[in-house]
Amino acid sequence: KIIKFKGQNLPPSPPQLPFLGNLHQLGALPHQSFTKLSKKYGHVMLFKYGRIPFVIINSAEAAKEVLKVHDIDSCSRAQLTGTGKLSYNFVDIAFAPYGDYWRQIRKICVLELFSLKRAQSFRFIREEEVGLLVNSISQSASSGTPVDLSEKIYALTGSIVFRMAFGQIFRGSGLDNHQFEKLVRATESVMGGFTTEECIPYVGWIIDRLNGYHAKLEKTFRDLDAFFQKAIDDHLKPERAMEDQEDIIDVMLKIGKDQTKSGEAQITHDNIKAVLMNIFLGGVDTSSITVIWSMAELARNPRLMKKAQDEVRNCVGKQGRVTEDDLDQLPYVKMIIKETLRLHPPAPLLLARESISHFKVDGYDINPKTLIQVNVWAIGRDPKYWKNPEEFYPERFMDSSIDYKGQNFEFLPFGSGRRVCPGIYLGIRTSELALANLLYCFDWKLPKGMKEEDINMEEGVGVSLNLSKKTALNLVPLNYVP
Ligand code: HEM
Repeated sequence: KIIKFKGQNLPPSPPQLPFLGNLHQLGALPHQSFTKLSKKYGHVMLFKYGRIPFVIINSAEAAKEVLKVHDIDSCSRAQLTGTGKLSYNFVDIAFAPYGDYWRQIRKICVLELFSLKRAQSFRFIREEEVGLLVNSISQSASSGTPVDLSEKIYALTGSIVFRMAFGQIFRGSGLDNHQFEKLVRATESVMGGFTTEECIPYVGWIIDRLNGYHAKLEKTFRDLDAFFQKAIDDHLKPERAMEDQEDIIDVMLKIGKDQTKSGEAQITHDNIKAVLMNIFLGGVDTSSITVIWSMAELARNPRLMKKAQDEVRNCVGKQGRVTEDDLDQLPYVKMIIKETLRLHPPAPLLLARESISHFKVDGYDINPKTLIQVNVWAIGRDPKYWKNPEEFYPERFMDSSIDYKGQNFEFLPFGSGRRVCPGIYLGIRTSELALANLLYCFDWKLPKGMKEEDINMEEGVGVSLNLSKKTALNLVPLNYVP
């Protein structure tokens, strides 16, 4: 039973089953189930995942109350088995509960790792890796065969984050980014959600043992830890100092060393590993999903594709590649990325927050230790805020001040408030640069016999719980000669 204190007005709940609570109503795509249920139960709903109380927010007004008015009351995270293990007992940013530790690490990372200056220092990595992607697609373009864009784009964002984090050290050492990609996938699958025991005590413990969850979690942790440790050890070798380009491990080791000198709280190796884990889980899939959905939407809509290509080609001329200097002259490309994030937010329910103290939303009581999810997918498609919401129409952002930085509550792909994504600039830059180059360098045709309306736009929630396109996007590239 949901605990209700005397006189409280709790949000409405759909009927619950014993032990399971509302688990049976979530379906494979919970954000869609919540959207349907909110038509009946309202914009603020209370659910139970087994024994865990969950509030789902489905309107911009209620989202503002949670993320802005009551940001401080609601900005913690639940301490779960999977996230605890892989975050070295919550010494990361994304899963650390609210408190002094989180404030400190978030501040350090925002100033040192996610600053504009740092993000710009990685510009050459983004440009080089996008160049390699274009070269590899060019080969298919000369043979007229379809390319699996989903796979190529995931490999691109994976390589970019890999090089930002580790530098070049693994090149040729046998430990490469493709091997690491597999490890990231395995991590995502055990990180995902709750263990059965967290939802259903006692019985759940047996289920977790039988299905091997704990063994898989331990193995993934060991593999990931060994990889990170090797990367750190390599960075500590004296010859490393010769390399001029600082990567994320260099920066964090340096902060740790400076702090030891000044006697402040230290950044330990566990901190570094936990933050690296966040950067991989937060940065790879999200950016690649954005580019894949953008390309799928444009392939379905040749008018928009042509308009975008004209913009990029007119701006870039015969230069051969789009560089980051060009991006500010590409307003339509920017609008396409925004429109993609409105219809296909990679994290449709953000990352669950946990309430710290009691507060009210829309007149309903929210008790401490309640998990809160904001359904930004539903809000981005709500006709109350968006005209023809189901239509992919980038022009809606023309002459509009609405952006994704967390101040417009009808559009929150990166969240808002204290926990807002610190990687916005990195994610957007990577997505815009990749998309602009795909539009500039190639014309895109559908595989033989396929029509625009045949492109499968179904959503799938992959192992990472991010909202991806269910099936791979295959398109035929033709080389464009400027
Ligand atoms: C299109 C790309 C991206 C999207 C859509 C995205 C989305 C999000 C969302 C929705 C959250 C949760 C916000 C909340 O709890 O309210 C988040 C948190 C986070 N993201 Fe991103 N993200 C992207 C790219 C990145 C990149 C490139 C990085 C790092 C390199 C990154 C690192 C993080 C971290 C560390 C957090 C946790 C922040 C905290 O809890 O304090 N993200 N992101």
